[in-house]
Amino acid sequence: MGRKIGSRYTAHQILGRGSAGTVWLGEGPEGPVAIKLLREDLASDQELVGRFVQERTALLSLDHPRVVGVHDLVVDGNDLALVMDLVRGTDLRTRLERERRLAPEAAVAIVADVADALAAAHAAGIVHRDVKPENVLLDMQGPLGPGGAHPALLTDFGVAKLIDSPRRTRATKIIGTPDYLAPEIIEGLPPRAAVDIYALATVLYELLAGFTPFGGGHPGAVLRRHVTETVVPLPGIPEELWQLMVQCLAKAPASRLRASELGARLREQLPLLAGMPPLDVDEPEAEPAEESYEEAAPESREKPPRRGAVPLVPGAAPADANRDTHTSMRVPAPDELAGGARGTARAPRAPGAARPGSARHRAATRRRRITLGVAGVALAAAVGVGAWYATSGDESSPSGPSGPSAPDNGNSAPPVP
Ligand SMILES: Nc1ncnc2c1ncn2[C@@H]1O[C@H](COP(=O)(O)OP(=O)(O)OP(=O)(O)O)[C@@H](O)[C@H]1O
Repeated sequence: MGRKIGSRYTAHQILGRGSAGTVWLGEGPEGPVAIKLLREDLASDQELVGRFVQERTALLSLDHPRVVGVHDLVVDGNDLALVMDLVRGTDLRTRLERERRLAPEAAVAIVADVADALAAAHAAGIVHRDVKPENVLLDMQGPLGPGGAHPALLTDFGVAKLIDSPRRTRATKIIGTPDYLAPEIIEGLPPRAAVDIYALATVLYELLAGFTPFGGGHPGAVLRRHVTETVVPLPGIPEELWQLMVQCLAKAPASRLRASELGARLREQLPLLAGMPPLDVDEPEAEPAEESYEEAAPESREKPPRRGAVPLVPGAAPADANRDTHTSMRVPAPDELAGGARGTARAPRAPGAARPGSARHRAATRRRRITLGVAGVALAAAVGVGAWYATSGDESSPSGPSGPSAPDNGNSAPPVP
């Protein structure tokens, strides 16, 4: 037995939870599927319903082996569900949490797969806008690739959008996950394909180092570092690979590689990386700002973060509020970016240097709390760079069924520059 979803699908078992709903292992007329079911209490939330429709719309125009395909959108009573390809495996965040750091060959092979997925999306005129390890699924039933990496697939196009039309020049709201946000988004420019490249290079850095280059501490500090700080080299990383990463983390979007080129260049590196162990990088020291932030959010200290909990959505149950996810913030003014939040790009500690007690656990906790913090800060109308959370403007909001940039079928979309 299972739960019926519309007339054609049955949901059997929970695979995971995201911010807006639950993903089920299900069965359809063509066999096993993954069914992403919007939470019932959110069915009246127009933005989230729009996000579901957006995901289906974006993916209708994409048919690529490295993109999780969408089969159907089911509307049945209170149920709104997205029926997707079933990926039997795990997400990249889970693997990273388990292994702490990946060997360069496996990390590069996974990221090259995602670059291929992005190349297809960009060619269809779609910017993903939320590239992060949570949105990369590893197909454990697929063939083993370089470094023992399983094929990686990009998913969660819920905030993806078609490239802005020319008349819409400046975004008023930031959509994304702070650690992976390209500087130009923070500066208010409309998201172009290069934002996905920046996010993907951040993911590669994270897979190799165990932490993101500009994350840590207050969310305002994270945003400011993206704009002002230079990425700190990882000890022991092959020079060519490092140069590739530096290019893709360039502040100027035009300096970054295109997705297709990034995929090809990464694959060229693979033979050189064969057999190389994970880099000997230790985590940066904990940010003092985090401690003071935690002081301001005692309720988040009481509950350890749970994977699968749900965050920044209106009406989310409090117990779900620890999940790291995309969020929306107001674009900060230039003077806000210039000062305020402290902190520098996180420099890896030298191997052998004193190691703070449970830094890894604290880093994972911090990553989640940063996002939660943005909401918390918004609610409290806190002062300074942390108060950027949006209460107005929706130029960059996910396009709902009637959103101005929602594609009808995506086929007419121009390639993304
Ligand atoms: N097509 C799929 N096949 C198998 N498992 C999936 C599939 N899609 C999602 N999952 C599982 O369900 C979990 C939740 O996915 P979902 O896309 O809803 O949320 P998320 O990306 O983790 O978070 P958010 O939506 O808040 O950004 C994933 O982490 C993954 O483990």
